[in-house]
Amino acid sequence: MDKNAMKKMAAERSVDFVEDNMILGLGTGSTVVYMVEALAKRVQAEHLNLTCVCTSIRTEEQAKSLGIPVKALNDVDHIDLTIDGADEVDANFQGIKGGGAAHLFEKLVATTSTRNIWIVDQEKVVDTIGRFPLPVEVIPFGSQQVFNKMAKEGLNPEFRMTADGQHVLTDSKNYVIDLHLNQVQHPHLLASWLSEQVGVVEHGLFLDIVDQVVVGAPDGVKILTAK
Ligand SMILES: O=C[C@H](O)[C@H](O)[C@H](O)COP(=O)(O)O
Repeated sequence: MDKNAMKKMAAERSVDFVEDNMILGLGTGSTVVYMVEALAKRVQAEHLNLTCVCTSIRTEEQAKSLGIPVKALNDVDHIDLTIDGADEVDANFQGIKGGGAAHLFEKLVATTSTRNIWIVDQEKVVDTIGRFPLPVEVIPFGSQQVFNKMAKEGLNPEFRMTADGQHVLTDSKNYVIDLHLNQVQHPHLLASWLSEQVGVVEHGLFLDIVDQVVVGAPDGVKILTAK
């Protein structure tokens, strides 16, 4: 089955968890695009009264264009539920995000949210995270020094570049360094090391954050719940 079809299945199922009057976090990425479309249909059909907080300019533009009410993270006092995509998730519900360079805003919204649901296709459910390059957002100033430290640590860093050779910029105008690790055996240790590095704004290890994962698979949608 096509990967996008599996993403769409998971995305469409996930909006069943949305209830009237919720303050809802909306993630970022190709799976979230399907979710926002499905959410807009529910909002319209059921006249749901929702307040949505977006994790990127892209998602905000899509939500607004479909008539979904949007507020800034600073303007809400809590978030009931956030639905987001992910790049990888393991059996312990530890994950990697940031393939779309949105992990800083995503982590802020996720850690404000009472509940977090991820929507993925089955290929993203892995035994050990790390095959997907781990994104790290860094400020441009001195980023080469941060890169060098990562290289010395054996983390195989690579600046994320556009096709025409420019640095990919996050919504905060920072750079992204992708770490080619193959596998992350000790995610909490790596997360601590990365957080300690001056110049690192946020890394894409999302540890102990997600509550449920909605997985699109050829034989249907599976809902995994954290122990
Ligand atoms: O920065 C982007 C996000 O973390 C996405 O949620 C993640 O990369 C998954 O994206 P997609 O749904 O496009 O595979």
